[in-house]
Amino acid sequence: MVTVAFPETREKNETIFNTETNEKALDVQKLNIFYGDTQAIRDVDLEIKKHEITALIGPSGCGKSTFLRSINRMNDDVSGFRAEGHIQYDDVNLLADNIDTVLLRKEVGMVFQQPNPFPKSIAKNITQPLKEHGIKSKREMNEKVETYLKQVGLWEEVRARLDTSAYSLSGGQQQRLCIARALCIRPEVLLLDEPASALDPIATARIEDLLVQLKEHYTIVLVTHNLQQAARVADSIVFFYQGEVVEHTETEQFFANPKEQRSEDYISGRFG
Ligand SMILES: Nc1ncnc2c1ncn2[C@@H]1O[C@H](COP(=O)(O)OP(=O)(O)OP(=O)(O)O)[C@@H](O)[C@H]1O
Repeated sequence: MVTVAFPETREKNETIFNTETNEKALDVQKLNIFYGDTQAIRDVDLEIKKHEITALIGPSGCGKSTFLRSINRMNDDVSGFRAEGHIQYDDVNLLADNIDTVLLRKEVGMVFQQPNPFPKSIAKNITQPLKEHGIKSKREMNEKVETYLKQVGLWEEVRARLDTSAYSLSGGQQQRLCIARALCIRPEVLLLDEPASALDPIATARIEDLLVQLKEHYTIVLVTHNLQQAARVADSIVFFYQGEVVEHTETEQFFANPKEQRSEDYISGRFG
């Protein structure tokens, strides 16, 4: 079994990568993805840099979610799904047959469009994944509940009601709880699929601020339909079109002076 183990003793800023030589969190090579006869991703080569926010944009159906979900193998059980190529993480190809997806998802966490807290208390949304990953000490769990709720800026809002249902929170608070739940098992990479599209502008701004703070500790890959959001938070933009990467460019340059005509047409609203 290929191991992508995450030592429990690792400090928050430590990583299993050799940071001296490897600035890439993920190195995608010749990725092709199919649903039956439909090809959703075509010959994608892409480097995702550590401690940056990479935004994936493009018109509906261009393959953004398929690409994102392939990183932590969320589509493996979809009928007809097939992925070929490499998604290199350190010295491991995440697409290899013998990858342990439980270990993989400890390294690569995911947050979805609709906040989906467990139907449990606020605290249990954090303690349950900790328990599943072998933490038994009640004191350690309580400390981590506080640490991760603080990390997403939720602690002061919920500290007096940790035992109430997560469903009693607002949508934006629920989404921050889901981010805390993803972070508490200390992934290296955080995948977010339109995490703010169901939220109002104030809750959206809080999520955006949070992502910018989190990139100090995590590598973030964000799917968004919101070009302003991509411009506000991302370090680089990947523009997908019909399953291909048209360009991957540093954010400021992408919006000011994209390399490709199709990118220019998309950001100026000519299609999509
Ligand atoms: N479960 C599935 N079964 C079959 N085809 C699928 C499945 N999921 C996605 N596809 C197809 O793969 C292609 C890419 O879809 P995907 O959802 O990745 O695009 P997207 O860019 O994320 O779209 P959106 O912005 O609308 O969410 C589309 O042609 C879509 O119809």
